[in-house]
Amino acid sequence: MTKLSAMKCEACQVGAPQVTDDELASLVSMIPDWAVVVRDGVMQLERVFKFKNFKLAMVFTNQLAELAETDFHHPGILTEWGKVTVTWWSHSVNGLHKNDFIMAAKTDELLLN
Ligand SMILES: C[C@H](O)[C@H](O)[C@H]1CNC2=NC(N)=NC(=O)C2=N1
Repeated sequence: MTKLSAMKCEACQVGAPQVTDDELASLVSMIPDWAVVVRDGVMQLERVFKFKNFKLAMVFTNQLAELAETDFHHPGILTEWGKVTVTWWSHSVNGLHKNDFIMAAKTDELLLN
């Protein structure tokens, strides 16, 4: 099976289906460092990345911005001194789409740079 980070996001149409419960269980197991959270009724993926200082947090933030623009799928980002909270969900489906799991896996790979 192709690993998530090697997959390409599909163009996400308004009204496209959210992941099913079975898909959710399977996909979540592939990104063990991420939590599933529900905010304002919207299911999202969230992970906090820790850094030594604000400058390194910003470097990661900018790498993530590049990734989002390349794949044209964008996260929520909270950048603070020493940490960056990244949240993925699909606005078009108002919840989780496979694209969000692909992008979470690609986010993790930014740490390998
Ligand atoms: C117009 C719409 O915002 C665009 O098609 C893209 C941009 N980036 C996106 N990012 C995310 N997370 N969800 C979307 O539905 C989405 N849509």
